[in-house]
Amino acid sequence: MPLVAGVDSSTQSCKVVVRDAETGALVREGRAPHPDGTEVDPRAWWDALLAAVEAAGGLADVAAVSVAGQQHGMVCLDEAGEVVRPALLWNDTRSADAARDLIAEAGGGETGRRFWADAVGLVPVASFTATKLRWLARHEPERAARVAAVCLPHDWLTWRLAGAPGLAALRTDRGDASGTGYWSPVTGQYRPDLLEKAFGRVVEVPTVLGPAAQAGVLDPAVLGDGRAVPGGDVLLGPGTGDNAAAALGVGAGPGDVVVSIGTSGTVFAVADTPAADAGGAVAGFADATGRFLPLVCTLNAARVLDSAATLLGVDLDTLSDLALSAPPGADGLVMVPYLEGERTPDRPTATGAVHGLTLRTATPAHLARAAVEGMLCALADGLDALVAQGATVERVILVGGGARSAAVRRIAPQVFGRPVVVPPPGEYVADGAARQAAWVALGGATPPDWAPKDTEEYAAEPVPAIRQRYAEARDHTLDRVAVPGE
Ligand SMILES: Nc1ncnc2c1ncn2[C@@H]1O[C@H](COP(=O)(O)OP(=O)(O)O)[C@@H](O)[C@H]1O
Ligand SMILES: O=C(CO)[C@@H](O)[C@H](O)COP(=O)(O)O
Repeated sequence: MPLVAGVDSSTQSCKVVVRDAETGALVREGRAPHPDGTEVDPRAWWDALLAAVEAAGGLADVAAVSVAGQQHGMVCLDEAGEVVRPALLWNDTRSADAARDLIAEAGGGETGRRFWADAVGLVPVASFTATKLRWLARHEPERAARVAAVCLPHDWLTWRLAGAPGLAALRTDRGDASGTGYWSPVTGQYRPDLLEKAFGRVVEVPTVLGPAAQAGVLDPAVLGDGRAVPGGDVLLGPGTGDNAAAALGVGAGPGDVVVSIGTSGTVFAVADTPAADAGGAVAGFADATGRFLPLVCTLNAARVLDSAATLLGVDLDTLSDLALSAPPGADGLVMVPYLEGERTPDRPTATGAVHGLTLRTATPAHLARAAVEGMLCALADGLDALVAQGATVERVILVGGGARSAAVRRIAPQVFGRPVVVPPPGEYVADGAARQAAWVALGGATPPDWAPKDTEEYAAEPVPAIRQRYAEARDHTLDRVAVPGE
């Protein structure tokens, strides 16, 4: 019974699962929190990974481990492999002007957007690594001058697990490389010209591995107690971005659209052909199996619910009960959920708003319902964008921390206009990473078949009025004001 481990180093926490490589049965798991903020010292992720590994009973008995991580975060290393500055995360919007500049320099407007979509499958927005590099070059030239290599959160963690053996040993995979803005999912090659356009010069980038290739072996010393690994080397998988890992974790197939409600809200499908949406809503990522992963991402998902609960002074279960006690459409109360600005639509400086307040709608239940509906409406817009790019939707699979909310599960079919299926609460990103590790350990042309999860289906009469009202409200927002210390 070989064991494998999967790591999910996501925005809010690090989770580790240890599973049976052949059956996928869960053997043990652990987790540790990440610091808040959109700028984080990668060493905090390393500490969390070690803590989560320890909570999961260690890695000494596993055959292979793979790391999945939040996408796009800019991890800059100097010649000695030291971190140059805290990483800017996918939800850090300070590079919004840099994104606009990169589009303008490629011809501007539709021409500039089409250039980027055709070149690397995505139109620059603040989330993508290329725009963060441009921001660094412009705003912190001294730090920029020290950068010898740039990689992503999961690349850096995999490299640390290998013992940080020099910059040339950095490895990544197609899924995460496709979120940088300087790697083409169509050709499978880096675009050093675009890296240079963004940063002013070319620096070392990780080698892009195939889906089940080995990224190295675990350095036993990183486990801290110098213990020898009994069955020989622990193999390191290539890892991938967290959304590509979730697709692998839920076993998404043709006709499946996954909606993940974590810190980000994502809507994505596994596809045989790459997407190149010059409109910019759909990012044409690669997946973790050799195919593609067209994906829409919002910056505001589970934390909209967290914030609504804080605002109302209740816990998340009570928020859910409150939301379900209000009528569909919340009698016209609408929350536009741009609490962190927004990426889809591209409104990095926008703030959230509540519209439709009356004496009748000024209740905790209405506000709770409006928060759930507003968050889901933004994702429903994403689902439409995915369909417009050719996705077929036979099944919508709901995952992520937000899917633990009964209100989300029950209101989603009203907003999406179709049933949703929900696998049991679990860590599907870490599971996907573990499945990749099993593929690396066992070999074969495809990932091992693990038993499909029992899913629960939630169906409800669609309520189109919810989205109509949201469409009236979503463009009415104020911009962020500067807050000292923010
Ligand atoms: N029962 C629940 N109802 C609503 N939200 C929940 C519930 N349980 C967890 N969450 C939320 O899920 C989020 C974490 O989800 P997760 O998918 O782990 O995020 P990430 O991968 O971005 O770190 C948190 O914001 C948390 O409050
Ligand atoms: O930026 C994206 C996808 O393009 C995000 O989905 C990040 O990958 C963060 O994921 P979570 O931590 O929210 O799961």
